[in-house]
Amino acid sequence: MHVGASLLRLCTLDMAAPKVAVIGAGVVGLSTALCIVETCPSCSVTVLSDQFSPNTTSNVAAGILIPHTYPGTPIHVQKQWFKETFTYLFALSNSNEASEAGVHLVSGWQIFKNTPTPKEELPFWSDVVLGFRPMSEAELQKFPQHQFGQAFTTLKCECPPYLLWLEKRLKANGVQMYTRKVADLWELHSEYNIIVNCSGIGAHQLVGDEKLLPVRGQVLKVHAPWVKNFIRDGDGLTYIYPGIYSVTLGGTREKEKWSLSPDPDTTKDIFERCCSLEPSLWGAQDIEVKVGLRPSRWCVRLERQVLSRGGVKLPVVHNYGHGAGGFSVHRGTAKEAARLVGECIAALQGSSSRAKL
Ligand SMILES: Cc1cc2nc3c(=O)[nH]c(=O)nc-3n(C[C@H](O)[C@H](O)[C@H](O)COP(=O)(O)OP(=O)(O)OC[C@H]3O[C@@H](n4cnc5c(N)ncnc54)[C@H](O)[C@@H]3O)c2cc1C
Ligand SMILES: O=C([O-])CC(=O)C(=O)O
Repeated sequence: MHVGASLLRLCTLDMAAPKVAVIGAGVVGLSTALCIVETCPSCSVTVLSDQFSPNTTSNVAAGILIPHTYPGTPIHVQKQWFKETFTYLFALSNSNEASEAGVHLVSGWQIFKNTPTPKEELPFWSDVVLGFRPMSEAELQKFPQHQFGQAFTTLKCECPPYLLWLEKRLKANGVQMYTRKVADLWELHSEYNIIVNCSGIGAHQLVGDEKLLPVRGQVLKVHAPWVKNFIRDGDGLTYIYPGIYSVTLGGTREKEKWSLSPDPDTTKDIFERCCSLEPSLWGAQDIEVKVGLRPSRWCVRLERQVLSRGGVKLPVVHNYGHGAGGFSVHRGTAKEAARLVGECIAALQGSSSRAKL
């Protein structure tokens, strides 16, 4: 398209109903699209993704709300994201949509083999989860190899139903969803006013982000309905998270490994590690193995960028790089991304009215 024509087209497209394309249909893309329609009802929002549930990293996650720290993001910001996510899902877990959305409270223990550091002892999120307290000596007797532990109640998403619930909310709000792999953000510039990049690990290729790297995670989903409490080793490697339909057993953290094939030796190792924490798991059945690539980054990339090519400008909002904590902070980061979309619309409206003068 001729540059002048393309500029004109953007100016006429954006005013009545700004057209927003959200790339990605994991928990980040879907929740971001939902926050955009909630905060900007006049926007026309489309989700474009090469994969939808059940084929995203978000489908592999345990979906527990326990934050992971992003070294490059200020703690008060991470706490705000977690708090907003917790508050949103707590209300959902307390509504008549809880079972459809697959969101529920779960209580359990985080345990440490050695005395934890002060940061581990009182993590920044301790006053967001419910009833956080040190474990009693009697509770610790369940874990003879561990010295110290924390008991609390948090929330858990059953990931596939939660993603489907988000998709249903989007459809009810008129959001269109198309299967499409985007090779270059510029391919969307004549169709959309604003692009929101929620492509997870896909951003490594899509925007050439070398700071974004996969941390491979393998988990097992097993049938063990008698397990009611979560157990997480503070080293972050071994965990047991009971959900509605299965118990998730983890895990692994393999930096810069791109393989999505399950490794049988790892499966055995995860199972044995979990059984040593919860011996009743030796009776678990129907072991299903899943692998996902955590989109890991020094900090979540949550920012506006205006791309420019031959005099044409393309506003982009990035929201990716949630690493091991996408579920824990998704609603908070989605709200911030929606606010940034609002800023892009205001800037477009400003430049359009100046062009008319
Ligand atoms: C084993 C494991 C356990 C985990 N457990 C937890 C947990 O308990 N709690 C927690 O908070 N987090 C957990 N996580 C982390 C969590 O899964 C991620 O942080 C989260 O899923 C990231 O969501 P996302 O939407 O950014 O990415 P994804 O779910 O990967 O979604 C990215 C989307 O973008 C699409 N896409 C990518 N590139 C393109 C392109 N070029 N064009 C079009 N579409 C594109 C993909 O198809 C996909 O739909 C876990 C992760 C793993 C691997
Ligand atoms: O660390 C946990 O408890 C679960 C998790 O988020 C992951 O494996 O990425």
